Amino acid sequence: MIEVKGLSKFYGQTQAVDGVDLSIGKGELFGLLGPNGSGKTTMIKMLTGQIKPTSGTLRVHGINVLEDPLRVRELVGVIPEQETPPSFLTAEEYLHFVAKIRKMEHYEEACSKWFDFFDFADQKDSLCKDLSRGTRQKLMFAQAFLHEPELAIIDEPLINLDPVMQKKVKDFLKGYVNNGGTIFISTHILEIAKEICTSIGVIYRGKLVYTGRLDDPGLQKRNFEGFFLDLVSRRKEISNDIMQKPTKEVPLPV
Ligand SMILES: Nc1ncnc2c1ncn2[C@@H]1O[C@H](COP(=O)(O)OP(=O)(O)OP(=O)(O)O)[C@@H](O)[C@H]1O
Repeated sequence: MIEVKGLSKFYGQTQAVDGVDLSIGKGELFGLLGPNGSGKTTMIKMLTGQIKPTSGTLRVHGINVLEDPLRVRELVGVIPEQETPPSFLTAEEYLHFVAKIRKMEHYEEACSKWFDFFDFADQKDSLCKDLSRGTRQKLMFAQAFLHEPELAIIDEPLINLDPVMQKKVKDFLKGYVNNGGTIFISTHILEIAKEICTSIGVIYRGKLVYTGRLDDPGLQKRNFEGFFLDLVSRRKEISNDIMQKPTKEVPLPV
């Protein structure tokens, strides 16, 4: 579903993503983990054709994103970071608008289902600008899954949601992949990844420093938070080390 090779991105002098290779198959719930500023959002922006990589190739749904970013956006459900629905539409108008762009037929029922799922049907006639942050996030979630995409890419899926809604969304995401969907999320909340993901990647200073399955016995045996912190903090030492001895091989933490 996602094939990335040698992907790099510079913003001016800042290298946000550095030579990432990544392959994610159908039916995976993949979590991209990393500390603040490690390159997660930049990865998502490149995967969804919002920005162009400096170098490397990427195919999403079998489509070369650089050649046909619009086709990728047609097929894939996306929740970009901190994106909010347009302030001048009501919640329902917004979902109807998205459904029309997605060329859906008989979309009223599909939209109503989402208002019921997130328990905010009473606010469907409110202008988006008057919705709470959490409710706007619910709406963003609904627009991403309205056309039941085979692949959804979500930056921080549970941001702004209360614990009840978080549980609903986590169950929904798990069910979605069990039914054959594929989901890519980014998060810096380890608990979320541990609870719902089937596989993870850890990005640190733009480099993908770990990928593996959550059910990997080696990972299962370890304290997940400790593993992540080791990976990231040991990398800090390693990168200092590299600066002193540039030829040294970089071992992955075990
Ligand atoms: N538009 C931009 N112009 C310049 N630098 C940028 C831009 N966007 C991101 N960066 C830089 O690229 C690096 C990676 O940022 P990115 O937003 O991808 O990280 P992130 O892992 O999503 O962080 P967070 O968890 O804090 O959202 C950071 O050093 C950031 O400052």
